[in-house]
Amino acid sequence: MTGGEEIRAEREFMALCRAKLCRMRGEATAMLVGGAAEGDAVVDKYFNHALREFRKKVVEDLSGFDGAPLFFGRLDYAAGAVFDDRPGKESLADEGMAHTRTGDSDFLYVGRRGVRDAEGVPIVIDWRAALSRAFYEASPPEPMGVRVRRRYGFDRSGELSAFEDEPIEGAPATSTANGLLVKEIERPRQGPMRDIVATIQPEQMRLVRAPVNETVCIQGAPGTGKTAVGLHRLAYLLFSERERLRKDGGVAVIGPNSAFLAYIRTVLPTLGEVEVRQLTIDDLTGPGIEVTKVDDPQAARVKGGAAMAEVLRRHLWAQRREPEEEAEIKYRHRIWRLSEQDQAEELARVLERGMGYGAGRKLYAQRLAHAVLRRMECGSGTTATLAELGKTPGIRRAVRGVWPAVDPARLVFELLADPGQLAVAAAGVLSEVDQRAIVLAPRPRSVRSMRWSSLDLALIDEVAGLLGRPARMAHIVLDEAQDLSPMHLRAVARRMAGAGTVLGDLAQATSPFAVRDWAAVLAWLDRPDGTVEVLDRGYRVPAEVLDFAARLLPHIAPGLSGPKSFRRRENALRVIGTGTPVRVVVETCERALAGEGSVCVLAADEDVVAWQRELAAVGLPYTVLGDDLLEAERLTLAPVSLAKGLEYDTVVVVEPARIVAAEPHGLQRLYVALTRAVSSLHVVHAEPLPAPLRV
Ligand SMILES: Nc1ncnc2c1ncn2[C@@H]1O[C@H](COP(=O)(O)OP(=O)(O)OP(=O)(O)O)[C@@H](O)[C@H]1O
Repeated sequence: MTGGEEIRAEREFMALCRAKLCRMRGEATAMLVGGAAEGDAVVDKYFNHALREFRKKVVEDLSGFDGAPLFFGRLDYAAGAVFDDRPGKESLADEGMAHTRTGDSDFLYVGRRGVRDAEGVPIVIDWRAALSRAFYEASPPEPMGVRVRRRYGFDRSGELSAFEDEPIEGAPATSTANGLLVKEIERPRQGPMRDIVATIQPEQMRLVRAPVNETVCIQGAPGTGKTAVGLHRLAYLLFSERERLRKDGGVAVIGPNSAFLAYIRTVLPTLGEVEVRQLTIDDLTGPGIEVTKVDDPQAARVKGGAAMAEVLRRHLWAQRREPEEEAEIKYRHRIWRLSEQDQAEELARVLERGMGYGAGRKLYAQRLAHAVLRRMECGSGTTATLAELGKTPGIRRAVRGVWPAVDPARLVFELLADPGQLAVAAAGVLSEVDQRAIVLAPRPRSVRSMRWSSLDLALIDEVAGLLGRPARMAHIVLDEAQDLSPMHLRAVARRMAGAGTVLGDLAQATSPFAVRDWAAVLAWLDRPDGTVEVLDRGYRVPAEVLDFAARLLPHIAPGLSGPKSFRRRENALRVIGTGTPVRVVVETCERALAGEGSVCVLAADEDVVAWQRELAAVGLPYTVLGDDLLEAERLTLAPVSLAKGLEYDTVVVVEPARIVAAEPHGLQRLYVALTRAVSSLHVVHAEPLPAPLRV
């Protein structure tokens, strides 16, 4: 067959697969609507409900692929190596079989979803199935029975338009068939992140398929695919362990901010996974509380440090007092009394059990009620119950006086607003200087007028965790973890029921409270056995740009070796010193916008307003990247502090020296900015470049 004929044949097969998927969905929908195999409406109510839910899920799983290519690769095996049966003349399955079996070969098609023929015979294999492993892992030294690996290319409308064959069995060890991979990486970006299921590389796939019980921490240079690997690992785990994960609390991705979440939001749904929670760390620790403040570096270092856990614990327990008055409990016109001594005895019983504050308080209330009940029974007998007694104003007052209920936000507010209370709770734990760094000045009038920082939310969550355990999740993917404080990590640990996937790059750590050591991060997460893996092949950033950014590495992360870029690209880097930066930036943007793909101007946060004016003055349509919004225009103006995890085809970084000067970890921030470009990076400056870049 010629190349053209092959493409025609493959397109026909794609159309056939689409028809089969439609049929599968049609059958599942009919069973759902018709209630096939459901039992009696009353007797089998619960069974029927479970069956309907299951079928709804099947229909959902088979939906959403109408426009998407149903397969992206094919493996060529010797005939009989995969399938035992061959097409027969009258078999209904022949159409599918004819494509997947020839006299010489068995072809295994790999796609986002498994597709079956009318007789249930698989014609496309889900990328997560065991059979698909060879698609990602077969290589000339280890061919796994594969003769040729084929990857497909698609045009803008999603139509199959090209393929690339990579000989495996008997081929020389160094394969160069990566044209489609490079094309896929360089395909102009617009909107959210895409899945990489068709081109996951072996070093990435190994991590995607890590066992469900293994916590994996991935240290990776910019653009090595950490985020992509984390998301695909979740999809893989849901495929292989869906019921277990659902039963154990479901799964979640935690990212640094909502711009980042908006960027990754569609990856899992395109892989068919719609049940994954996607949260920022602040959504996790302070749902419903808005973060409106950034702590200064000194306060952040103290608030983020694990010593705060002890300070909060002491402050919480300081709320508990000794009984100081007799308790008077009125029940049905009679009054019962518990002396201070009686209450102190009950209190001692509870305290000796070493329970948490919340659970201890509940037990204390129960014990007081029980003490009253015992007296009632010794007297005239009673029909009162413990629950009724627990609700009487007398018991409530007695509990309140000794073991008050606590509102976590108010408790944190009171601690930070009152130097006296802080001094007591922090004695021997925080130095006076550290205490001064976190005391609120000026003191807000009330908890309502308090402005909260991200770290305040972590403190509130710590207190809430002392009152009762939050709901746990079976697997958490924690992205940009290099920036989290011990207090943030403790909040995540409280919610981890199983293993996790921790992603980050120590060279991109910009927060003053970052832990900067993966073993310590894993320890704070209570997963000290987690393995640290390194990804060092960068897919996003062209070699010239990555080498330029890597000049900063000895200054920001001396222990890390420089990343290697997967691809070279002509003229990917321009460094322009100029007296007229505005003109250069505008011209660069205009030139980039004349081509394809996304463009982003990255500036120091405090310069963004000035750049807004400049861009508006020349009439260039642009969108400012905020917390909640992804670029609506092709040109984005972004403060560097929000750039983490994002990428654009063309990036213009303006005034690197101002980015560096803006914060203590300015060089790390600059490293993030310089590594966002897929095609070209333009560095525009009027001020001298930071010294490490000048070499
Ligand atoms: N195997 C692959 N095939 C195609 N594209 C890939 C592959 N691996 C990574 N990429 C692409 O490279 C880019 C960077 O990936 P990703 O954002 O996951 O990297 P990262 O390591 O999280 O980067 P950062 O540290 O900057 O956040 C993305 O566009 C991703 O789609």
